[in-house]
Amino acid sequence: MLDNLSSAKVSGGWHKQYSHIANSTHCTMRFAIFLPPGASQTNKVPVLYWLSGLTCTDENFMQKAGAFKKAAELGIAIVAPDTSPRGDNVPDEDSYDFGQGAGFYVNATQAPYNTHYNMYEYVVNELPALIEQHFPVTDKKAISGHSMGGHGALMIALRNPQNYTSASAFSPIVNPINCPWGQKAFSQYLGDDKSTWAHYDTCELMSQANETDYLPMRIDQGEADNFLVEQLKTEHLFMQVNGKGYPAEINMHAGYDHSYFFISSFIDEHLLFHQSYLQAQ
Ligand SMILES: CC(=O)Oc1ccc2c(C)cc(=O)oc2c1
Repeated sequence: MLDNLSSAKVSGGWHKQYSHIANSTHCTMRFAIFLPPGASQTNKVPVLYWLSGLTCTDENFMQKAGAFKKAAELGIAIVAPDTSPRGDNVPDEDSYDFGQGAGFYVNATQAPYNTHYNMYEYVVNELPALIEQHFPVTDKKAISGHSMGGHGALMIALRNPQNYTSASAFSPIVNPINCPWGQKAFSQYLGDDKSTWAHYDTCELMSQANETDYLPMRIDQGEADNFLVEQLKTEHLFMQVNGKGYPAEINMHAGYDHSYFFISSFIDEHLLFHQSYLQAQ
């Protein structure tokens, strides 16, 4: 059962927000969807899933990325979930990088987080099934995201290459097991056994990927991003991509920071990148 929270016409299509009770996170979840003009039961469209970063909700990308005009032109729906479970019964911490707004797209194994913090299951399985049941979309999916959401998008694509045509990210956390944000989140969501952390780490997953599972990827990173050296560690991804010959294009951009100014500058290129794979076959 979906509750429609808002509807607005934009770029000839529709932006809508919904809430629903989710089985995976045991709480009410919100998501936003953009449906391009002409999407209907007789003209189903593919979907780009967008995963947002720390402190964000279903709203940041939709309001700030400037993606609607190009998505409308290309006939791509966009679905943006929230970044964590939320609510009075959901364990939280008074910090921007852990708890509500910082689910890290894992299935938590540690109490008290393991009841609600199952964003991996929500994004990989529950949400796409719901979207395909209720909206005029095909089962063709691409995935993208920013920062913590860039980690989520690349990690989920590497673990489920059969589900997606392509993956991309802006300013992703590519090696969370080796950076302070990831270590803080994974130690509390997943516990002390670091072998379980590797299942959620893009660099680790890429190092183990079989060539038959390779997926086209595009990563864009600002060189003036204050988080680049300590948290994002793009150079670790460069090493994996070059070592394996993984089909990932990494573009560095002089002067750009970690903000949505950067995302809005290159979102059209990401949509065109995904379109070329979503339309194939
Ligand atoms: C709207 C916006 O700017 O979102 C935003 C700001 C900062 C961050 C940081 C520092 C990390 C992250 O994962 O996401 C993120 C998103």
